[in-house]
Amino acid sequence: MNSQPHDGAQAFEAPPVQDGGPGADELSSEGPDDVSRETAARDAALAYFGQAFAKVELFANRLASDGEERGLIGPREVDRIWSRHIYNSAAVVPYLPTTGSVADLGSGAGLPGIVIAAMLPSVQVMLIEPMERRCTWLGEMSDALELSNVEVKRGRAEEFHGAFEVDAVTARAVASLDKLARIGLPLLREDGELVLLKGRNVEREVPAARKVLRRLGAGDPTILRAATIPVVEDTVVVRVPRRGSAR
Ligand SMILES: C[S@@+](CC[C@H](N)C(=O)[O-])C[C@H]1O[C@@H](n2cnc3c(N)ncnc32)[C@H](O)[C@@H]1O
Repeated sequence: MNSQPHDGAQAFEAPPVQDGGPGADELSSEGPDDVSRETAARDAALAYFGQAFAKVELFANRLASDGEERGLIGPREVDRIWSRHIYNSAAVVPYLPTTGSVADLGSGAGLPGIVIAAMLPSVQVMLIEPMERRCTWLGEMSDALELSNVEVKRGRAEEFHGAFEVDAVTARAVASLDKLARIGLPLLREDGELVLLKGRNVEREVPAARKVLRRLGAGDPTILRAATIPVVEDTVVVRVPRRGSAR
């Protein structure tokens, strides 16, 4: 039984994955066809993640076991790791460059940063996270999955302004759009892009964000629905191009 307060993926705003159809994890839930459902879910994941599958599966298993025990994710997340967290994180990948660098702000338990690093081995992925305990976990996961393209940076995103620039900045369940613009845009090189996983109500955050985006000379946000596999609900992705000085 976990006695630590859990502080990871369960604590965020309405998650981008919505209720509706069955998730991939539900394919393996109790019932007469347990084994065939589990096999179908695994086959679907294998087809979707391809060469990254072994690493992604190891990460999902570690999250569900010691990740839960250590309070990185909540107990209720264990049965929905794949549908609510892994596929949700993977949904951002098609919008990222396949080489270059990505900074994931507020990686927490490694979502989406670790999934991105596993799926895009030619991209340098910086996981920016202020909490020591979570950074320790991120380092352990990076080692366990043999992700040579991961660098864990402990601190708040804004502490790294001026320290480096990346091609894309991701974040999931970290802050409102205006705050993400403030802390994320200065980390981008001049034609870089914020590629954010947001909740379905992100439209409400756009008016406040526009003021910040205008001030920082960034482009308009594009809100899109990103699909992964048919049984998992689409995810909301917000793309914002950096155009100005962003400082
Ligand atoms: C709710 S958790 C989400 C974690 C993970 N992205 C996920 O989707 O499960 C928010 C994370 O953002 C981190 N965080 C908060 N403010 C931050 C900042 N200014 N810069 C970087 N990380 C921040 C917190 O420490 C926490 O790990």
